Order: sequence, then structure tokens, then C-alpha cells
Amino acid sequence: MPRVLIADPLDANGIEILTKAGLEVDNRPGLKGDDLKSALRAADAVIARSQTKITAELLEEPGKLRAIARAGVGVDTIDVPAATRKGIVVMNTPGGNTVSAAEHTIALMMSLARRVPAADAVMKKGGWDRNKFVGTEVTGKTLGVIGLGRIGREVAKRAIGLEMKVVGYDPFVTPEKAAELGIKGVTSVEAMLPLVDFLTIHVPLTNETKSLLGAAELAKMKKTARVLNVARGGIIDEQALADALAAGTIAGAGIDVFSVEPTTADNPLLKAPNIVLTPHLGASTVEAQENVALEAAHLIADFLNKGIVANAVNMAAVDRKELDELRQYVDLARRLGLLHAQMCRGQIKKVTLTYKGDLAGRKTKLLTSAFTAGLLESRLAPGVNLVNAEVFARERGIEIVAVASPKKDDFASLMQADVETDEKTYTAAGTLFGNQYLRLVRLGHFRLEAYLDGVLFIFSHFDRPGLIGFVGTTFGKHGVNIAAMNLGRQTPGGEAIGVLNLDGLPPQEAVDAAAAHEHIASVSVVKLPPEGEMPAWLR
Ligand SMILES: NC(=O)c1ccc[n+]([C@@H]2O[C@H](COP(=O)([O-])OP(=O)(O)OC[C@H]3O[C@@H](n4cnc5c(N)ncnc54)[C@H](O)[C@@H]3O)[C@@H](O)[C@H]2O)c1
Ligand SMILES: O=C(O)CC[C@@H](O)C(=O)O
Repeated sequence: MPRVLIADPLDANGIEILTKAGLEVDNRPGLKGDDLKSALRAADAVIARSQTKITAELLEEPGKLRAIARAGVGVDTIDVPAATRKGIVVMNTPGGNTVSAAEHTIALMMSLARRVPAADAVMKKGGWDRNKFVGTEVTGKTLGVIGLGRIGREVAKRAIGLEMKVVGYDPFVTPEKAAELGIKGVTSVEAMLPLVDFLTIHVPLTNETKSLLGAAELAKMKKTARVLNVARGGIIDEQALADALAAGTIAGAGIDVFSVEPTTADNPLLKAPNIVLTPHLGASTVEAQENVALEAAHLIADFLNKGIVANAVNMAAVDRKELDELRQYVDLARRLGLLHAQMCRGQIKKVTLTYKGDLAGRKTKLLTSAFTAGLLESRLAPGVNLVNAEVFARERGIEIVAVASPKKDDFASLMQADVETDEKTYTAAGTLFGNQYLRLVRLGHFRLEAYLDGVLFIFSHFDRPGLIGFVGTTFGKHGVNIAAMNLGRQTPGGEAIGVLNLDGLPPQEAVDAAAAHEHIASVSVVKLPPEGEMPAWLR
């Protein structure tokens, strides 16, 4: 029974989905250090919220772990490159907490504008001061939104409802699209800074967005402006913000997220004036927690039970229907990769995969990954799969190019793989006969129809009478049975290729004896999985 570790508190409905899906649930939120490490190794999948940081160190020996689901949006709490290298798929649940995060942003804005938390604290200490807490209206004020994705747009929609003017910046949203949303698009953060009364940030934490708002940026804002961060700690430089608040060059801040969580006593924002703080509560509503828990549980159950990959941040999505339709082609792609790995001589530089005919319109990213996994799996330690194959190829300096060519030639669908090494370019192409039988239909410039399973003896030769008989007799002498034979040639008497499907691996003496024939130019023995045998990642 596959096991799922629940690393952070998860809504009970999510746990129920996992149990009903026949999965064993290891519900131990809050594990740390070695306990977390061993729980991760013993699990097939893990569901985490933002408290648990899944680091490269935790994934060093991943054991059985195959999937990580983030019950939330930001995957900055997971070392995605490390997970990818280990072949672990990382999925998230965007959308489930969008409304909650947007509403929390508005809550912080209104709290700041009307100084609600400060007044509340004074009253609870017995005070009654009606002059100290004079606020500001938001109506007619300008809100700047950095990041016009799901949450940024929901915040903008609510701000428009509050009769605010909204300006927005997002490099992936055109000014026309922004205008459709009632937002005035600007072309840079700098252009927005002097205009706004409130500024809110809704971008992921990346190398590019780290310290997006530092001392220089804060200095460009109005002294009366207030800033909000319900995205990620570190996007606003905390020391620079604390200094600006203390100097009064910024009027206030509402902050939900911090560079170190839980915050430590030395966080400068804890002592800053005019600031409203919440401990990463953007997604903490009954509704959001139920949404993300259900979504994460479904993602994991579908992945472990059916091989469906959805919302993955490190591989192409694969739905059930696509997987069923493409499974044979994925198998074909991997086998072509395995074939090339065993035939190619020299250092592999570049792979060009051409998807022809009907295949051109399909989800070929999956096939590209499968080919690459096949190409690398015999050369690397076990663990190469659809998730990490292309990363490994890139790291080895192998360029992978995929080309779609809808024009049909001899076959309705064809996958051709050209592998360029420092010695020559090797070509092989395959297709499915009757939509299920895998066939090798091109090798170099020869056409053939060979099986793509078991042991293949491939020999390029000159088409001469008696040569095929010689090869058959040679293998016969060594007790090797030939199950099938396929020949391709261009002209009678010219260059030709032979592919024999053997019932077992031929002894080296038989191979050497065949290779010694004066009209045989080269030989390769290729071992492929038996027909229908697929790796775990494809079953
Ligand atoms: N506080 C919380 O509890 C909480 C809850 C949910 C999400 N979040 C955070 O909010 C972030 C945004 O979530 P979302 O669902 O809106 O994500 P999203 O992917 O829908 O939107 C992010 C937007 O940021 C834009 N962007 C990226 N880099 C940018 C840059 N340098 N400048 C301007 N725009 C840039 C992208 O184009 C995208 O449109 C998440 O990454 C997550 O870290 C926090
Ligand atoms: O786990 C949480 O509650 C926070 C989630 C939030 O930060 C997110 O990125 O979705």
C-alpha cells in the first residue's frame, strides 16, 4: 500500500480522500531533522504546507519518495531542482487559497488605513484615545499591485470595489489585458512607486524578486504611502522597511510573510512603528484549507494510483486519457532511446526528435522525456525517469531539440530520433502498427520493420549472396536461435542493414565471428526490455 506522509497540518477531508483511495496515511505534522528525513524516505509521497521546508539535504537519499504535493501555491519551500534531479515530481495547488490571500491583503490594508490593531491594543489596556488613531480613507486612493496573477487580480478587483484606482505591473500581462481588468498597466516597478498610496506585492519569491523593494525603491514612494506583503518574506528588504518606517519616510506596512519563519526576536519588523503583522495567515481560512487539502490529496491519489501528473512544476502534465493514449508511444520513445544508447559510438552532442504525422499534434514533451530517459538510463545510476531525464541530459551538455512535422510520409505517425555524436549522426525511427505493435521502421537511411524488444543483432553490410546464410550459420553454431530477421537495403548489391531478433544474448565469439566477415562493416548487440515490459514510471 503506498504511503503518504502528511508533514504539516492538513484538513481532515484531505486525509479522508487519501484513505478512501487505499493509501496508507502517515499523519505526523511538525516532524523535524532526522525524524522528518526517515519519514520522507519511507513514504511514496508527501503533502506539505509552508512550515515544512523540503531541502536538498532531506532529499539526498530519497528512498521511495516519488512525489511532493504542496498544499498551497509557493514552491519556494521545496528545493525543486534537487527534487527534479532525484526524479521526484513536485505539484502544487494554485487557486485553492487565492481568495483567502486576496481577502487577507484587503484586511491588512484596511487595518492599516484605520489603525485597527493599534487602537484595539490600547483599548484592551484600558485606554480610550480618539485623537491618536486618525486614519485615512482608501476610496479614491491609488493601489499599486506588483504581480497580476491569480491573487494580484483578485486584490485589484476588490480594491476597485472599494473605489480605489489601481495601477499594476507584471511583465507577463500586457497593458491591454490590465485595462480589461480595470487596472492601469505601468511598464516597471519604478514607474509605479511615486504614484501609489498603497503598494501590494503578489509575485513568487525568486532570484529576480528577492529584495524587489529595498531602500532605494522605498525612497521613491510618497511619505504617506503604505506597503503590504502577503506574498513571500524576502521580497521586501525587512531592514530597509523597518528603517523607512522608523524614519517616517513610509507611513505604514502590513506584513504577513517573513524572510525567516517563524520570526526570530532579531527581526527588525517586530519593533517597527506603524506596522500590522500576521504570522503567515494569508491562506488560513476554513475554505482555503479545505480547498488545498482536497486538491493536494487528489493530486497524490491520482499520481500514486493512476500515474496522472497534474499541476506539476517540474514536468509536463499527463492526464489519464493522454497517458492511456500515449503509453505505447512513450514506451516506443524510451526503446528508441535505449537502442541509440547501445548503438552510438562517441560523445553524444545533440539529439533531434522529429514527431511526424499525427504525432506532431500530440503531447510530445512526454515522449521527449521518455526518449531521453532511455538514452541515459543505461549510462547513469538507476533513478533516471521522466522528471529528471532532460536535466541530466543538459548537465551532460547534450542538446535536446524537438521538432513537430505534421506532414505524413509512409506512416500515419512516426517518431524519428537523430543522435549526433562527435563521430557521426545516428538515425532511428519507430512507429506503432495497428496502434499497438512497436516497430523499428528506419535505421540510418534504410527502411525496415523490426521488432523493438529482446536482443537485437544489428549488422551493416554489403548485400552479397550467402551473407545472411553465413550469419545464421554462425549463430546456429553457437546455439543462438534467431526469432526474426529484417533486412533493409537501398540497391541490390549495395549497402544494407540487417536486424536479427535473437532468443538470447549471443556469446562474444559468435559476434566476433560474424563481424569478421569481409562484407560486414559493423555490428551492434542491443538489449531491449521484453515486449510489454515498462519501467515503474510508465506503468
Ligand atoms: N501569504 C500566504 O499565505 C500566501 C497564500 C497564497 C500565495 N502566496 C504567495 O503569493 C504568490 C502569488 O500567488 P499567485 O497565486 O497570485 O501566483 P501567480 O503565479 O498566479 O501570479 C504571480 C504573478 O507574478 C508575476 N511576476 C513574476 N515575477 C514578477 C516580477 N518580477 N514583477 C512583477 N510581476 C512578476 C507573474 O507573471 C504572475 O502573473 C505565491 O507565489 C505565493 O508565494 C502567499
Ligand atoms: O501553507 C500555508 O498556509 C501558506 C500557503 C501559502 O503561503 C502559499 O504559498 O500557498
